[in-house]
Amino acid sequence: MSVLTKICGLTTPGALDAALDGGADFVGAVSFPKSPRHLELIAAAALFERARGRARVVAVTADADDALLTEIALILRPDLVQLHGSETPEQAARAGLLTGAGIIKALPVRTADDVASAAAFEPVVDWLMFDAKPPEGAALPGGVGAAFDWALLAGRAFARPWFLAGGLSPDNLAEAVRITGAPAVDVSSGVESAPGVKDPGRIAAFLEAARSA
Ligand SMILES: O=C(O)c1ccccc1NCC(=O)[C@H](O)[C@H](O)COP(=O)(O)O
Repeated sequence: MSVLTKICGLTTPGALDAALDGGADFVGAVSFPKSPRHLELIAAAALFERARGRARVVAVTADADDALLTEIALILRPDLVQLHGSETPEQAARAGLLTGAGIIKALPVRTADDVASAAAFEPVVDWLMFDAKPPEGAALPGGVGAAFDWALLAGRAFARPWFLAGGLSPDNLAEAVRITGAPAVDVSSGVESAPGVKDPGRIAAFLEAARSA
């Protein structure tokens, strides 16, 4: 069995090519100015043009207002928009209408109740993403390299396809998929050599691990 893969926070042609050549199914551009992975939309549009038709392009943002969502749709033209903030189901539905893109809703997980919050989003989004709740005071809502208790997802079924995210790496991917049964996985920090600096070798290793997971 193999899982679908998303490599997030790509900022350079070399890293994006490593993801595309390694067979990533989704590639993510972060639009969140506090992030070391942030790209201006015009730069992201130029960079991600090479991904069209090879992988699905995901615009990753958090608590974006209508104006930013509209700019993302017009300039980057992503296949999917990933909402990684505290968006409500109503806001997620609105984001889908505004952008015309598919919606991934990221849910911060620490407890079983956090997993249960997926139910409210299932009718209005295309994908769910279960990611670790960032540590108290963290500057970013995602991309912090923290994992949660994967057993919370064991044996669970959802009405939408879903990603497992949070602290994944080439070394722990197989175990994470074995425990959770995730159909898709997402990674950022675990394929970096420093915050925001993707390592093409680790991207290749992650994608190889996903093929045999
Ligand atoms: O990665 C960021 O900098 C980021 C900033 C703002 C919102 C979301 C962000 N990343 C979301 C992702 O999809 C990450 O890949 C996900 O949180 C997993 O990150 P990691 O634990 O570092 O693998």
